[in-house]
Amino acid sequence: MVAAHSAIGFTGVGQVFRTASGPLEALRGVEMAVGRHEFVAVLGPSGCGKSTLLRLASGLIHPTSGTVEVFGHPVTEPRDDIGIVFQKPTLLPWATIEDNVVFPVRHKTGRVNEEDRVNARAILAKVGLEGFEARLPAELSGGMQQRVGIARALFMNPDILLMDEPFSALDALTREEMGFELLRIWEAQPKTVMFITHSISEAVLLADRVLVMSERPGHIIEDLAIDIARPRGIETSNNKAMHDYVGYLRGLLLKRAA
Ligand SMILES: Nc1ncnc2c1ncn2[C@@H]1O[C@H](COP(=O)(O)OP(=O)(O)OP(=O)(O)O)[C@@H](O)[C@H]1O
Repeated sequence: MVAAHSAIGFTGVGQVFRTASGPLEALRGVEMAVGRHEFVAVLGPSGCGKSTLLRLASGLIHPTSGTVEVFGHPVTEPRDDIGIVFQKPTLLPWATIEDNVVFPVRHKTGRVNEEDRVNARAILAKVGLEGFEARLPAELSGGMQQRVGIARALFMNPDILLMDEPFSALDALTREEMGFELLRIWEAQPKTVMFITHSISEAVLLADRVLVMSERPGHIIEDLAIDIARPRGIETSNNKAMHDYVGYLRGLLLKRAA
């Protein structure tokens, strides 16, 4: 049963894909809820269904069984109040960086005003892309393109932000900086975040709660509250509690893989 105040709720969710070699059961019996303005990270072995979970929450696909709800209503299609950052940014190659960021508003209303452009430039500056507004995606590195994808998702100030390994293309230092920037944005403009990552330390550093998935067919095997004070920053990485949480989760994931 999904709590009434949940932003995202999964009840008995199963997902079976049809493939050339027969049905593939990606998820089985997923039960989880993400509270409003909560930051939840999802960890799990490769291929366990993390991206599938996110695509279900976004309304891009529909579950084979069970229900997926957003703000208490079944998700039937992609919603304006959900922003998505994919593993690889899907940028329009012919449009400038700024035009890529304002694309959602153009798509929705058919026009872009000066205020939208000012907002887009402010968000681009936040993700470290000041001065690149007039460039084309091909002129930027992979990591920079990924930051454009993040800026585009933030631009609409969505209530829910779904992020699928958003920092995996970034170098280690930029990745850490982007994590802290995301926390600053999340604290300034509260939103519900579902964040998929392969990095245990990134999950613990950022999230209120870490969900761990089993191998395929994926379901939630651990739901761990991260009781570390906010705001979190560089000093949090040296925190004893942080090490304990990371150690526990590493042990859990390694034991499952053994
Ligand atoms: N559209 C699809 N059609 C067929 N099979 C799919 C489809 N989408 C996902 N799968 C399969 O479902 C399983 C779960 O995929 P998913 O991408 O959700 O895993 P993941 O945990 O995000 O993986 P990774 O950590 O490697 O990114 C995989 O076996 C994948 O091959």
